Amino acid sequence: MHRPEKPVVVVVGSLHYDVMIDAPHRPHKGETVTGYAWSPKFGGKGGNQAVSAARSGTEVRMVGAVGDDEFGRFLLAALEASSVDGTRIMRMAGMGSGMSVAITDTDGDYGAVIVSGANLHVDTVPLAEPSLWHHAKALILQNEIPDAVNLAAARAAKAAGVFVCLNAAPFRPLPDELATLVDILVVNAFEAEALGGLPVTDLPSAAESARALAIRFSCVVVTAGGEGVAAAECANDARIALPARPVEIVSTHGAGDSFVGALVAALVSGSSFAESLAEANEIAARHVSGLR
Ligand SMILES: Nc1ncnc2c1ncn2[C@@H]1O[C@H](COP(=O)(O)OP(=O)(O)OP(=O)(O)O)[C@@H](O)[C@H]1O
Repeated sequence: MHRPEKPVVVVVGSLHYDVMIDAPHRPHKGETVTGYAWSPKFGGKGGNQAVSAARSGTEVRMVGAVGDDEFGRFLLAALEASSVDGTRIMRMAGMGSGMSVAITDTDGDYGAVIVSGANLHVDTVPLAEPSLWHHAKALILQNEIPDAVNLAAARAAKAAGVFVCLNAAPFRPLPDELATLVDILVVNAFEAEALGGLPVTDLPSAAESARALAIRFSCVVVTAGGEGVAAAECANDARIALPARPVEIVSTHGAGDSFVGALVAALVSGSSFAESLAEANEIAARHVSGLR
C-alpha cells in the first residue's frame, strides 16, 4: 500500500489565471488607459494555498476545475511544477478557466475583476474517493467555489477523520452547517469584522476580534497585514498575538494564501499551534518581501 513519506494535505478550491497589469492609473468610465506592462500569474486562492503547502514540504492533493483552454493548461502545468497532485482537477469542456485581471497604479493601489468560470462547476465526485483522503491530515477550503462543494468536502473530511481549515475569503455569509464542521477559521481584518468579529485596526484589536469569533469557532486566526496575526482558543495556546516581521515590501498580493498554506503544512508536520503560527507569520513576511 502507498504510504506517503510526507504529511498529506487536501485542498479543494479555486484556480485562476491572473493577468497583472501596471498602469499610470485605473481607467475611469469610457476611458482607455495605456499601461506599462502585463504579466500572467498562477492564481486562485485554492491554487496559491496548495502551492504554499507543497513548498512547506507536504504532499498536496487538489480538487478543482479549469476550462478546456490554454489558461487551464497553464494552471495545471504550474501545479505540476510545484509537485501538487492535480489529477483530480476536472477540465470542463466548453467552459472558460477562472480568470482575474488586476490593474496596479503608480501608487501601488490596485483594482481587480474576477471571472469564476469553471470554478463554479467543481465536481463533488472526487470527494467521495477514499484515495483522496488516504493518509490525509488536513483539508483547506476557501470561498471561491460554491458553498455546496465546500460543504460536501468538509463532510467527507470529517468522515475521514481529517481536520478542516476554512479561509473564509472573500467574505460571504457562512452556512451554519459548514461553520460547525470548521476546526480552524482563518480570516483577514475585513472578513473578521464581516463575520461578526470586532473592527481590526492593530494587533490588540485583531486579538479581540479573534476572541469574539471564538464563541462560534473552536480556533480562530485573524491576520492583520503588516500588523501581524492573532489567534484565539486554538488547541492549548488559548490566545496568541504575533507582530509581523518587519520587511521591505515588494508586494502584499497573495500574503494571506502564503500564510494559510504554511500554517496548515506546519500543523500537519507535527508543530504545535503556536509554532505553526510563528512559522506562517515568517513565511508570509518572506512572501511580502519577494523572497518566496
Ligand atoms: N507588510 C507586511 N509585513 C510583514 N508581513 C506581512 C505584511 N503584510 C502581510 N504580512 C503577513 O501576511 C499575513 C496575511 O496578511 P493579510 O492580513 O494582509 O492577508 P490577506 O488580506 O488575506 O492578504 P491577500 O488578500 O493580499 O492575500 C499577515 O498576518 C502577516 O503574517
